[in-house]
Amino acid sequence: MALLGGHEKKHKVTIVGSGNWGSTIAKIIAENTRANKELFEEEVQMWVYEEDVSIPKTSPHYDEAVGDAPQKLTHIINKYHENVKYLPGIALPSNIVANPSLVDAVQDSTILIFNLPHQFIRNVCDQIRGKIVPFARGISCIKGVNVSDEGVSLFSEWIGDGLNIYVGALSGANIASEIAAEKWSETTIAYDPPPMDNSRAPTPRSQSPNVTMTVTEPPADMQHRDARGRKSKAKLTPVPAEYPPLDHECFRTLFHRPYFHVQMVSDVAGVSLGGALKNIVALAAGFVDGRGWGDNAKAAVMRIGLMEMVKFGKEFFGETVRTGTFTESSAGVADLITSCSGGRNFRCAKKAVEKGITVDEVEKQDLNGQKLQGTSTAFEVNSFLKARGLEMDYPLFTAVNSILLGKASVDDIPNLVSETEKKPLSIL
Ligand SMILES: NC(=O)C1=CN([C@@H]2O[C@H](COP(=O)(O)OP(=O)(O)OC[C@H]3O[C@@H](n4cnc5c(N)ncnc54)[C@H](O)[C@@H]3O)[C@@H](O)[C@H]2O)C=CC1
Ligand SMILES: O=C(CO)COP(=O)(O)O
Repeated sequence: MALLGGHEKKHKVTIVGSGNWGSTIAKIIAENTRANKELFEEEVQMWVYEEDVSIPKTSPHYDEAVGDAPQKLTHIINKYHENVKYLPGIALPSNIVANPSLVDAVQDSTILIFNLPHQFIRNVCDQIRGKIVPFARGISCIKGVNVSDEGVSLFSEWIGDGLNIYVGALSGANIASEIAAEKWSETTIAYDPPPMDNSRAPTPRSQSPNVTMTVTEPPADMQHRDARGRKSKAKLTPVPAEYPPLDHECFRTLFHRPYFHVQMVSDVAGVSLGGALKNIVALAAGFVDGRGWGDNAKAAVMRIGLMEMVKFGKEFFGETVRTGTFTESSAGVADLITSCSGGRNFRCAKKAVEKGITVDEVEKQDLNGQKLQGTSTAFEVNSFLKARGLEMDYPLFTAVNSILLGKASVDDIPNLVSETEKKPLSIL
């Protein structure tokens, strides 16, 4: 029987990750699958890295009979519809199912949303390779870049190549706690669908509609190209015609809420790099603020940081990266501003300078298991630049890494970035 949208099957969605942002995105998606039952299965799977958690006495879910005894986080989420550890105080829709089994959570899902700290993604992909629907499509909400001996790559593409699926990227000025409280914000989703998916018109019935279908090779001219314009390593399987097309319209419907406005674009590299690199700049903003230098110094590091972000994109991802993604979209300058105002990287760097301790120590003391991405991104980007003799071309990124390693102090920042005054970077 054909469904309302003219398609016989609906998309099933899994969120891979359940931290502060993972749980917030799960909330948004579960609200939208409930509101668009003709396109999506209402139930949303959320993979939870299982841990034992005690419900604090201050929580309305505290049970005298259980007391402080640790309980499984998945049990707590499914019983009380709240992630008391990573998103406390926010009611989650009851159609979210917290699942401790990664393989079970992704099984049969045609849309996979990757939303976890970037240091854990490799292990996750290793576990699900070959166990997902071959024609699944993904969105990465991860803010970080993948640096290996071969060079630097986007997590969206690295996940896609590893799992043999197409993966786009979501990034924006998106402090999770504000969005979870339904305060208005914008985001950018970059999705550059393979030509085989890029159609709204229903195509004739496929012979192989379900997950056990034979993996078919796309025609050579349908081979997807990556963000650098090279042929993608992933051999994509077309989405069967029984399903609604997985295009901009479908992803906008899945993510857009009255309090979370979505702009769809095609610049996956620009969106991903904006989200990753602004975390290095946010650490710099925290350092100068913690030093008591005020708003002028913060504006200076934001300006220089933005220039280095665009330069990095152009230098290593080529002209396919749009300068406008950095200067006009939520994933660019807006994310830079919000992250340098109230993000975790900013706050931890600021406190580290104020208390005279390391950023890692503040992260452990203050974040209750949440993870900073800026410290590891600063290190990874630096090792990539150093291997190419390019550290001095990115003086702010390099200064942040040197401060994190204790090789420079915040007082050194003005001198370290002064080269940019003699030879200004231009993004035009
Ligand atoms: N929190 C925020 O405001 C925003 C975060 N992001 C990005 O979203 C991504 C995910 O961040 P959050 O959800 O905030 O995570 P988080 O900072 O809350 O991290 C904790 C998560 O990591 C999981 N975890 C701990 N050890 C693990 C392991 N060994 N294997 C797998 N998972 C493990 C925990 O269960 C928990 O779900 C990051 O790249 C972050 O930069 C993007 C926009 C906003
Ligand atoms: O990405 C974010 C806001 O858009 C959150 O940044 P932090 O990880 O520094 O909190």
